[in-house]
Amino acid sequence: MSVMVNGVRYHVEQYGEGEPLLLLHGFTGSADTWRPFVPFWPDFRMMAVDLLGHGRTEAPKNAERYRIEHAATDLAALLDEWGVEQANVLGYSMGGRLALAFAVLHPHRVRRLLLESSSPGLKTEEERRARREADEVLARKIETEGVRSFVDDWEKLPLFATQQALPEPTRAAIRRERLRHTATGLANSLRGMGTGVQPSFWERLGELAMPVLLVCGERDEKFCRIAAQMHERLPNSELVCVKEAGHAIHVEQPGIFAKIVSEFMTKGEV
Ligand SMILES: C=C(O[C@H]1C=C[C@H](C(=O)CCC(=O)O)[C@@H](C(=O)O)[C@@H]1O)C(=O)O
Repeated sequence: MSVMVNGVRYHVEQYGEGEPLLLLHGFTGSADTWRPFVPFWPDFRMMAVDLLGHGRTEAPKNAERYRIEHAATDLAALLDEWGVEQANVLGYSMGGRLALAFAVLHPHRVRRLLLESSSPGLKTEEERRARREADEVLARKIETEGVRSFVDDWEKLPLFATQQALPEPTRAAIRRERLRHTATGLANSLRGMGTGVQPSFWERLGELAMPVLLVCGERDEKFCRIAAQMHERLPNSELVCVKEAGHAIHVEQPGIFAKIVSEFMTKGEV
């Protein structure tokens, strides 16, 4: 289904009824990321969004429109459209950065926050500037050499090395999902919502009163380190480090990931 919010047409997939679970994919992903989990989560109302510049959601030409603050406002408008006052929000990687931004900027809309392999941004302006410059080079490469060439390089990043051990059909499905996007959408997502563009929310983690689940893969040392630092600053969080998994735990250990999420979502009333 498509929904117009704040001048942008979003594509959203909804499955099931029950506890609302807003699902936010990673860079180069889509709402389809979460479809394999429909059988695992029959008691949740899954609301899986194609984020700005991804999948069947519009790819605005103005990169400013992708800023994480604007994307968070869009999420609030989407929940309004569906009559959902407060939702559980699960984000993977870039989607986790947006989920965290949404929880900081719209805390009353988030019942539980679930973050897979994500971060609150970069702590220093020097790191952010360097990342913006690197992501601008990447954005131009996408625009000049095309999405296929970008995906060829992207899937070879060390961060995704553990995915080489996945069955070929699984790797092919991930590649198909990455290839589905437009150059404008991916390039402007980097320019507007990239890790170096968003504000750092490190100093605001202490504001988050809702229960937070942090999930990382034991073979993803970088994001396990980040998760451990977040765990120290969050007032009400738990950290799960999944064995035999890298950055994309939901792909590499789907059954374990589904169980971790279900158990967290069904803990006491919040
Ligand atoms: C390579 C780094 O950063 C990128 C890695 C992960 C994020 C992501 O969403 C990737 C999802 C996927 O391809 O499976 C992405 C983001 O948060 O926007 C980062 O650009 C890194 O080493 O930090």
